[in-house]
Amino acid sequence: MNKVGLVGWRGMVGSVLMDRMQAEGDFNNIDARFFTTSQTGQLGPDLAGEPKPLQDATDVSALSQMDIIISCQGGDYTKSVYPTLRESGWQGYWVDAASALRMTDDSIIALDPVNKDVIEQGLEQGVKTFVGGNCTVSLMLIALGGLFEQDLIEWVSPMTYQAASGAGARNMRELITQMGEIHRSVAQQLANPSSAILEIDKIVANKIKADDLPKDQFGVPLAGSLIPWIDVPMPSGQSKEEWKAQVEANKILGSSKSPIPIDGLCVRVGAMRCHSQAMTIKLKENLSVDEIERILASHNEWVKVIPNDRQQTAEELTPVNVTGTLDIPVGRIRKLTMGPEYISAFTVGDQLLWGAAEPLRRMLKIILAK
Ligand SMILES: NC(=O)C1=CN([C@@H]2O[C@H](COP(=O)(O)OP(=O)(O)OC[C@H]3O[C@@H](n4cnc5c(N)ncnc54)[C@H](OP(=O)(O)O)[C@@H]3O)[C@@H](O)[C@H]2O)C=CC1
Ligand SMILES: N[C@@H](CC(=O)OP(=O)(O)O)C(=O)O
Repeated sequence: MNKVGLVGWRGMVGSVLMDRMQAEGDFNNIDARFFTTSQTGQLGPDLAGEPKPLQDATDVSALSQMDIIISCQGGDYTKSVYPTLRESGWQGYWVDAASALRMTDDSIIALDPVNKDVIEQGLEQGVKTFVGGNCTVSLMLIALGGLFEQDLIEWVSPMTYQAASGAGARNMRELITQMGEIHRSVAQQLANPSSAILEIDKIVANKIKADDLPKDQFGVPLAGSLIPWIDVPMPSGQSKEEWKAQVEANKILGSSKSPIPIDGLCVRVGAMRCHSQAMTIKLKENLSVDEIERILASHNEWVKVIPNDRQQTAEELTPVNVTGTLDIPVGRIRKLTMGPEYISAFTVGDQLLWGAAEPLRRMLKIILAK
């Protein structure tokens, strides 16, 4: 059995990956070894067999015993360990959630429902480094996979509504704490049905702006507000999250030489772990909405077309409906007034599942099946 080293398995992304691997019985097919940057020697997870002591995730000689390494530890870890490991002559497969190696020439961004051909070709050619894509990019490509596959898209402008989880576990906690404190500030008035709403609104607005609202993680309030900027600025005026859309999507699709323009604004909202995206799409042809829906629905088993119906949209095309599932609903598909080739679409996906852990889990299976 292949020795598979897991690094970052107890973090948020790593825990979701572990759950999925257990649910799919993946541990039956590998000899799993668990690594840590902070708990060397402590017992690893109990996965039916005897828990083994955790190994040091910075020990290159221990890592180099692995056939495959999956890292959900983060970009700093990848940058410090990966080059040394490769320089030591290690020829194994490196599968990573972090963005650090995504755009290097010798890596492939893995999203097999969309680029199985690119992955298979890479494996044939000896590529050994596979990286999960940015969450919004992977979720958009699974939703619109049918249109991309048939080369029907001239350009896309995705405007995102990104959950707190994308910023990390501490940010999720901060969002909930902010919500709780805001509620507490008006709990008395809310309990009285005749209290004035504008008075409640004033107290809430003051609470959100108050210095004592916890905001160490986001830097500004998120509950009752939003943040139209994610990640660091780029010289283009884009945020780095916005920059990733075009470069990563085209690398996944294998179209980097004549890239499809993909650009929009990325916004953090007070959702927990599902990213949503409102997309304006210019098609290369005037297709009927029925035809577009048919193409989208038939691309993969996770995309679910939601009819452009008020009730179904409100019930099914939401973070609350999608959270914890692998479903990628896409709806609000209609012609825009700009012209017959312009359409809108709205999609939602769990950014810890298809946005992070699931492409890695499936990549491991593809390597094992080789
Ligand atoms: N959050 C996201 O949405 C996405 C994240 N990623 C990538 O994955 C990386 C990891 O992200 P994420 O999972 O959110 O990071 P976490 O902060 O949840 O976990 C990272 C590491 O922190 C250490 N750690 C320290 N204290 C704790 C604790 N109390 N509970 C759990 N782990 C702890 C663990 O390492 P150790 O056991 O060695 O101490 C763990 O592997 C990111 O840096 C990013 O590169 C990719 C796509 C999406
Ligand atoms: N930046 C994403 C999450 C993430 O980790 O992205 P990346 O894997 O590209 O660093 C978000 O905030 O929602």
